[in-house]
This record gives sequence, C-alpha cells and structure tokens, in this order.
Amino acid sequence: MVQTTKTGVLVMSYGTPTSLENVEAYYTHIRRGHPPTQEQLQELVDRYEAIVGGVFPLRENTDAQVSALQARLDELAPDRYQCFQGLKHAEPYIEDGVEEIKKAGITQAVGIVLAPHYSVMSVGGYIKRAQVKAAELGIKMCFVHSYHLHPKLISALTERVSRLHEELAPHSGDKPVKVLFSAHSLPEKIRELGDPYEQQLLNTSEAIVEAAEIEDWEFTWQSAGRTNEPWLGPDILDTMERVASEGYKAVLSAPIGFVSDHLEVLYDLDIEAKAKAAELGIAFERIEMLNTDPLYMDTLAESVMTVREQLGKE
Ligand SMILES: CC1=C(CCC(=O)O)c2cc3nc(cc4[nH]c(cc5[nH]c(cc1n2)c(C)c5CCC(=O)O)c(CCC(=O)O)c4C)C(CCC(=O)O)=C3C
Ligand SMILES: [Fe+2]
Repeated sequence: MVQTTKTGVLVMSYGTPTSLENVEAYYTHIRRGHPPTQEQLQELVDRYEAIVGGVFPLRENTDAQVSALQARLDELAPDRYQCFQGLKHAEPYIEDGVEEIKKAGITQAVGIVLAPHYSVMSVGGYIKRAQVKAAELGIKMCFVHSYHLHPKLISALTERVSRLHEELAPHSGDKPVKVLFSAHSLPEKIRELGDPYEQQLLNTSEAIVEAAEIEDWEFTWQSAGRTNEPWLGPDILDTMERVASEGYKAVLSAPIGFVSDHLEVLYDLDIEAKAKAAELGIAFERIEMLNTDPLYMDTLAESVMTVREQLGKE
C-alpha cells in the first residue's frame, strides 16, 4: 500500500435516516439494537414527515460541512489534510470512516465532532468508537474534545443573536426580548459524572451575551428523550410558558448546542415551540444555524490544525 504523509480528518456527526422506510433501522441503532414500539416509531416518522419533503436535511448539511472544511483546510495547508465522514447512527459509521482512512494509506488522523460541547454521553461516545477502531487498524489518532469558546464560533453566533434581537425588539412591548439559549437535554445522571456539558453550554451563552451586550437571557433544555429516567430541565416549552406568564412578548431562540438544520431544530423548535408561542400569544424566532458559515469552518479547521501539532510532537 502507498503510504502518505497526509493527516486524515475524521469528521463525525449524528447521522440521519436515508429515507422514511429507513427510520426504523435508524431508531433501532439509536436504541442500541432494541427496536422501538410501533407507537414510538410512528411518532418519529410523523416528525420526520413534517420536516422532510423527501430529503433529510442533516445528511445534505453534513456532506456540505465536510466539503467546506476540506476546502478551508486546503487553503490553509495545501495537500496536508484529507477529510472523511463518520456518523454515529447511520452509514458511513464512525468505524467505516476510520477504515477509509486506513485504505487511503494514511497513518495519522485528527477526529472532530460537529457539536461544539463535550459530554461523555455525546462527543465522548463518538471519540471512544473512533479510538477503538483506530487502535485496531494501527492509526495514530488525536481528538478535538470541544470548541465551544473558539472566538470565531462566538463571533458567528453573536452576529446571529444580535441581528435577530434587533428584528424582534419592536415586537417585545414594554418588556425586553427574552433570549433563550438551548441544547439537547441529557439524562440527569451526567451530573454525577462531573460532566463538563452544562458548564460549557453556559460559558458559550455568557460569551455571546457579553459580546452582544444582552442582559435578559436564560439557558434552557430541549428535545429530552422519551424515557422514564429524569432528563435535565427545565424544557424550553415550560420556560416559554413561564416567560409568557411574566409578561414577555418576544422570545429569541438560540439553539447553540446544534450546528446544522435538522429534526431537533426544524421540528422541536420551528414547529413545536412555534406552536406553543402562538398558543401563548408571543413572538418566537430562531437564529439561523451555522451550517457552512465560513467562521464555523474556520473554527473547525483551526481546531483540527491545533490538535495536529500535538500529534506531531508525540
Ligand atoms: C447530546 C445529543 C445531541 C447533540 C450532540 C450531537 O449532535 O451529537 C443530539 C443530536 C441529535 N439527535 C438526533 C436525533 C435523535 N436523537 C434521539 C435520541 C437521543 N439523543 C440524545 C442526545 C443527543 N442527540 C440522547 C441521549 C438520546 C436518547 C437515546 C440515546 O441514549 O442515545 C432520537 C430518538 C428519538 C427521540 O428520543 O427523540 C433521535 C431521532 C439528531 C438527528 C436529527 C435528524 O435526523 O435530523 C441530532 C443531530
Ligand atoms: Fe439525539
């Protein structure tokens, strides 16, 4: 096999079904091999049907993000990096991505997840799977664990929050606009593990409000799983009810735990939370997702290059 001195970049993301027929297999994978009940499946299919229109946006967005990152790395360091995709719950799986790196004759790689905040239950899980496969194939690998305070990420998010804040101000009556930062909830047990997830999310929120000079804001959770164990709360729908009862007339939604248009944003916020706002008689608008924003691509590229230097030194 021809070896190359290029560094592989394993770009990891959640993954989404390839078609509505495929939702059951996808959901079964998320549930670690336990198929959902008919009712659970139908509920998820209904949510996808509400947003999809034949295409699953997360797949296109992940493809576009990986290509844009490759292009940016090629500009910053020509011929040095080759990107590969590895998905948590769909093909190409994380392990497939590592296999592709091996097949390309690459012996060292950096892994990065398309999610800025680290939790042992999210990013930690991605990294573990890549590590196991890389060790098996003899590839030397390093990882970006989080990039939730990267100045360019904060700048891209601040710009979105500031712009929307101005747009919403005329609709907020005699109260300020309420900014609600949110991220995917996780089971409450992460607190016992000393997980950095919550603190990192608060730190991102604080960096944005400081830069945007916003005083009226809260952090709240969204998209909690439908299981019996307790999940981190309060949920955004409950927070919206409370905020409306306090007299607020306009909510700005900033789902900073996500970087792409997908189900948790297009359904849980744009359909479900928006319907709740209509019921409560308040305005509700969401910031645009980062998708391939050049500042986000720079955040990823610079984070990869920083970790790559560590790899070289070892
Ligand atoms: C932390 C976190 C992120 C953010 C970080 C990251 O991006 O990794 C995230 C993102 C996403 N979650 C997604 C979809 C789903 N997540 C589910 C279920 C779960 N998510 C969890 C956590 C997270 N999820 C957990 C602990 C579960 C319970 C099951 C388990 O223990 O693993 C379920 C099952 C049904 C339900 O519970 O709703 C679905 C359909 C999609 C893709 C949407 C699309 O296809 O457009 C995306 C980007
Ligand atoms: Fe999820």
